[in-house]
Amino acid sequence: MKTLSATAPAAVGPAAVPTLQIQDLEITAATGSGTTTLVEGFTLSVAPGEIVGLIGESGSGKTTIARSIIGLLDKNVSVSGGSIGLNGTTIRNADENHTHGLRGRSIGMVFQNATGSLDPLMRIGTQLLEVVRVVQPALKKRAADELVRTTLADMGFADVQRVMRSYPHQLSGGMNQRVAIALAVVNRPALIIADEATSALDVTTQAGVVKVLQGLAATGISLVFVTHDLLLASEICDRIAVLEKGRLVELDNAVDLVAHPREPYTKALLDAIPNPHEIAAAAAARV
Ligand SMILES: Nc1ncnc2c1ncn2[C@@H]1O[C@H](COP(=O)(O)OP(=O)(O)OP(=O)(O)O)[C@@H](O)[C@H]1O
Repeated sequence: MKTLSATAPAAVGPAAVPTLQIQDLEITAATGSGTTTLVEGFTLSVAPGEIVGLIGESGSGKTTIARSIIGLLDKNVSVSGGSIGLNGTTIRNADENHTHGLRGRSIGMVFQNATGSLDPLMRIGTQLLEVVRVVQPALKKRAADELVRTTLADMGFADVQRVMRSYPHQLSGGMNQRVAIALAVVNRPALIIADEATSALDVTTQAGVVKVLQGLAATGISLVFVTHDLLLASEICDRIAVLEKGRLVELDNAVDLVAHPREPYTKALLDAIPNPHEIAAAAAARV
C-alpha cells in the first residue's frame, strides 16, 4: 500500500490550517449481539477550497463518516476513537458526540433526496430566510433578503423572485436540489458535505449542480463529496479517498488515482465502470 497523505496538497502551503482534519477515526455501532466496528483508523484532511471525494462500494462506510463529521450518526452509532477537527478545533472525539450547533453554521450538508430536506408547506424564500435568521439573528431583514437572493443567483437560478415564491412541489427535482445546496451554503459554512447529492439527477441537471459545487469551492469552501460514481468523482474532485469495509485503502489526487490505481480494490471499482476509457479521458481533460 502506498503511504497515505494526511496533509493538504502542497499548493496550499504547509502553514495553512486544514478546514477538516480527521485523525485515526473509529466509529462503532452497538448491536443486539455486542459492538461492531464500522470505521477504523480513518485519517484525512481537507484544505480550504479543496474537493475531496469519498468513494467505495455500498456499505464501505462513506455515509457513516460523512454523518460523523456533522454529528448526525444513528443513536446506536458513535465515534469511539480518534478525532475530527474543524479549522484547527476538535469538534468530535470519543468523549464528544454532539453537534455543538455547527450544523448549518460551519458545516452544511446536502443529501441525495433534496425534496425530503425541504419543508413542503413553506415557500422556498421563507425557508432560506429562516435558516439565515437562526444562524445570524442580528442580520437586518433587508440584508438577510439580499443574502438569500444572491445565494439563489449563485445556484444558477435566473428567476430568483419566482423561486423564492414557490413551494417545493412547484419546482423540478434538479431545482430542489439546488435549493437544498442553497440552504446548506446560505450562511457561508467552511465545509459542505454532499452525500450522493447529484445521484438522483439526470446528466444535464447533474452537470449544473456540479458546476455550482465547484463554484463554491472556488470561493474557499471545502467540500467532501460522497459518491459511488468514480467517473463523476474524477471530474469534480481534487483528491479521492477510497474506502473498503470502513478502512481507507487509497488516497491520491483524482487524476493519478484513476490513471494509476495502486490497490486491487480501486482497480476493481474502475473495472466495474462500463467504459473505463471515458473516465481516463475525463480525468485527463482536467489537467
Ligand atoms: N445504525 C447502524 N447500526 C449498525 N450498523 C450500521 C448502522 N448504520 C450503518 N451501519 C453499517 O455500517 C456500514 C457502513 O454503512 P454506510 O451507510 O456508511 O455505507 P455507505 O458506503 O455509505 O453505503 P451506501 O453507498 O450503500 O450508502 C454498513 O455495513 C452498514 O450496514
